[in-house]
Amino acid sequence: MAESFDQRHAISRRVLIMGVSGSGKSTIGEAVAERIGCHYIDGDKYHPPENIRKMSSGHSLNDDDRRGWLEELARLFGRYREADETVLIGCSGLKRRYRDILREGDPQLTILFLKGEYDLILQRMQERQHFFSPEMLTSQFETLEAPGDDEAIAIDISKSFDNVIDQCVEALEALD
Ligand SMILES: Nc1ncnc2c1ncn2[C@@H]1O[C@H](COP(=O)(O)OP(=O)(O)OP(=O)(O)O)[C@@H](O)[C@H]1O
Ligand SMILES: O=C(O)[C@H](O)[C@@H](O)[C@H](O)[C@H](O)CO
Repeated sequence: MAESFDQRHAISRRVLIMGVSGSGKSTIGEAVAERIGCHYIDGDKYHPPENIRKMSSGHSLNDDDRRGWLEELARLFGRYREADETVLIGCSGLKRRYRDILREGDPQLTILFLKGEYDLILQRMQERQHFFSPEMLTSQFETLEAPGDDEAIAIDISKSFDNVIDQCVEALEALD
């Protein structure tokens, strides 16, 4: 079996892969975790049913809807930190405040920001089958407080799948 990230590195990492809906968190996150050898957790799986119902009926979530969900993901990061294990979690993490909640699980959270233009992401969303309707992408961009270089590593998602995965893997492997 291939070596895991934790076998190759002195320090384990809690990694958030973030971006608006359709930016590639699930597909890219899963592939990156497989490549570096760590667990991948899809944050969407932790939404309470009422959040999924709300989004499925075409309504965007608000701060109150997201709070409990973010706290749950922060607890997950915390568990991996206590176990000293690397994990990659996909979660939109749109506002700085949301990322602050996630950082309660690990103040040293590593963040990969899947960065792309509205038109490109809209096109990708229109080509997939998903409960989150492309019409809600505007609200995702309105809510997004894009992290700067001091907070996250920006990944250019306009490139091919393989290139985007490579950018993420290289960024993570360059850590200690
Ligand atoms: N680099 C890429 N090139 C082409 N297509 C891509 C690329 N990255 C992602 N996609 C496609 O874009 C779509 C959106 O990706 P994905 O579902 O992983 O996004 P997401 O951020 O997890 O979305 P959500 O938050 O709504 O679950 C998928 O159909 C995926 O296959
Ligand atoms: O914060 C949010 O608005 C939500 O997390 C959305 O981003 C959805 O979870 C996801 O994108 C749908 O799959």
